[in-house]
Amino acid sequence: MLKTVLLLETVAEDADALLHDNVRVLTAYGERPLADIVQQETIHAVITRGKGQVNQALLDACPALEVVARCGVGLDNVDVQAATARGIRVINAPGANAATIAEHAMSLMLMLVRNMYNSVSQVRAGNWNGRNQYSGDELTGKTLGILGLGNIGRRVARLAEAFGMQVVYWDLNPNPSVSYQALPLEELLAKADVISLHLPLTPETDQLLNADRLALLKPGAFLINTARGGLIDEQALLNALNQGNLAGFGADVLSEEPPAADDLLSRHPKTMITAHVGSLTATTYRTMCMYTVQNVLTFLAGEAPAPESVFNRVALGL
Ligand SMILES: O=C(O)[C@H](O)COP(=O)(O)O
Repeated sequence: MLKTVLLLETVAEDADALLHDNVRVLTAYGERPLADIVQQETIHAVITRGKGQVNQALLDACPALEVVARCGVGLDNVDVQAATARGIRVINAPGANAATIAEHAMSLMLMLVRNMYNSVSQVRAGNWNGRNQYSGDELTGKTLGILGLGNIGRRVARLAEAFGMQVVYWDLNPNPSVSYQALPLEELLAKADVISLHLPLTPETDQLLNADRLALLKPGAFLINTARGGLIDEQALLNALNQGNLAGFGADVLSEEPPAADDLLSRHPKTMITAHVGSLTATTYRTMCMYTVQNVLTFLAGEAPAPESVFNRVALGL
């Protein structure tokens, strides 16, 4: 029997073609409402990206579900506990976007710390002479505090070292095999010149950077968030930018995406915010989608999916 896969969001073209070649594909982003689909169809697999919610209601509506796949890394939109309790396999793509997110974090860091955006805007406006005003600073010699030393955090650490930064980190589970110094969170916040977030959004990390913790930042510090908006109390962040120690905020994520029309953070002169594009580079997007789809097909065929800790582009022929 041909298995049925429900796509909650689009995937890269060749991953989509691979699915169509092997299974029956239904989409929740077409004409047919999701409620109708789950009521009338037998769904064996659900594939989502960052928006489609795989919650208890969806799981309950799909009694034949065998596997949920997150085409990406963050699992905050998937009720992993409920799925696992039902014996449904949850697959994501750990490490798949580590290189590109790390590059994005470094880009935001460089743009902010060097005041690049303002300088470019001035030149575009025909004003070369304001150059002293937009000189910025350099990363070399600065201390980078990484929150979360997983696949992405470690990659950022390596790039930052190459830029001559001193790397310290905080993680719920410090990694004894790395050479970077692990610090208590409060100590790191007070010490780092630049802080970069690389944590998943979980009940433990929700609003981790609250008003009290933001108040600990070193005067003139910069904060980078390419992980999840919910890690930061954004109102407290605004206050820190307006009155506090924070010199700048660079992010690819916000707690509400897209932000409300009257959102102040994304328009603030000290922020530089991109629209959750970190994983959307042509290479990573395709790789992540192919990896996920191949894993789903392997699982539906009754075989073990690729080990979750291994992300291997060579094995995928990419
Ligand atoms: O968790 C992830 O993999 C990234 O945030 C990318 O999310 P996206 O699939 O919504 O682009």
